[in-house]
Amino acid sequence: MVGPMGSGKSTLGAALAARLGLGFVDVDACIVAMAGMSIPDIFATEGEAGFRDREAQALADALAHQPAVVATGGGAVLRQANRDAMQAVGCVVYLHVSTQEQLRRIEGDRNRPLLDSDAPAQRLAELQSQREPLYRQIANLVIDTSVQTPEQLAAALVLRLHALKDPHA
Ligand SMILES: Nc1ncnc2c1ncn2[C@@H]1O[C@H](COP(=O)(O)OP(=O)(O)OP(=O)(O)O)[C@@H](O)[C@H]1O
Ligand SMILES: O=C(O)C1=C[C@@H](O)[C@@H](O)[C@H](O)C1
Ligand SMILES: [Mg+2]
Repeated sequence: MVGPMGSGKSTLGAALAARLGLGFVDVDACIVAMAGMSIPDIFATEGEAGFRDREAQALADALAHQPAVVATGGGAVLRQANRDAMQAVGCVVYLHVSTQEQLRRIEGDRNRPLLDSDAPAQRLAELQSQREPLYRQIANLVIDTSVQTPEQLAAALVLRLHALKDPHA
């Protein structure tokens, strides 16, 4: 699962894994567990570059244990090596969300250091304009998460994944 902060990668990823009977790995959670620090603390002590190194390692580890549903962090697509690894291993799902709904979901969440800004809506729009082409470039499926619940979305995704695998069924 790829997409911006608040698109629902962690939430929908877990719901999808349950429906598919697969394991679920949240790369952000793996980074926190391996570092023994919160994401804001990693950013504060090691900078974004240090976080991205940890993210690349945690993503590679997660992708080595397939099949599973993997929720990535919003910036995992920034590195070419990460994009190549995701495309090589499986089906990449881009979770699209409107900026308005994204902001409603994550405004005030102190666990997302890139949102620590006086103008969070503008910050989210900037990140999205930089990253959306990358999300779309590697996606096998795109789903808009702005309106439906995670369970509705997971059910729709199961059908779309089956159709992708067996288009004539
Ligand atoms: N379809 C949805 N409808 C309503 N709320 C949702 C939906 N999906 C997720 N949320 C809520 O939005 C918030 C952010 O969701 P989540 O943590 O899954 O996003 P994320 O894409 O994993 O973000 P990040 O990139 O920061 O890890 C959570 O509070 C979650 O409950
Ligand atoms: O959009 C981003 O770059 C990020 C999203 C989160 O999932 C975390 O990976 C971290 O806060 C960075
Ligand atoms: Mg997440």
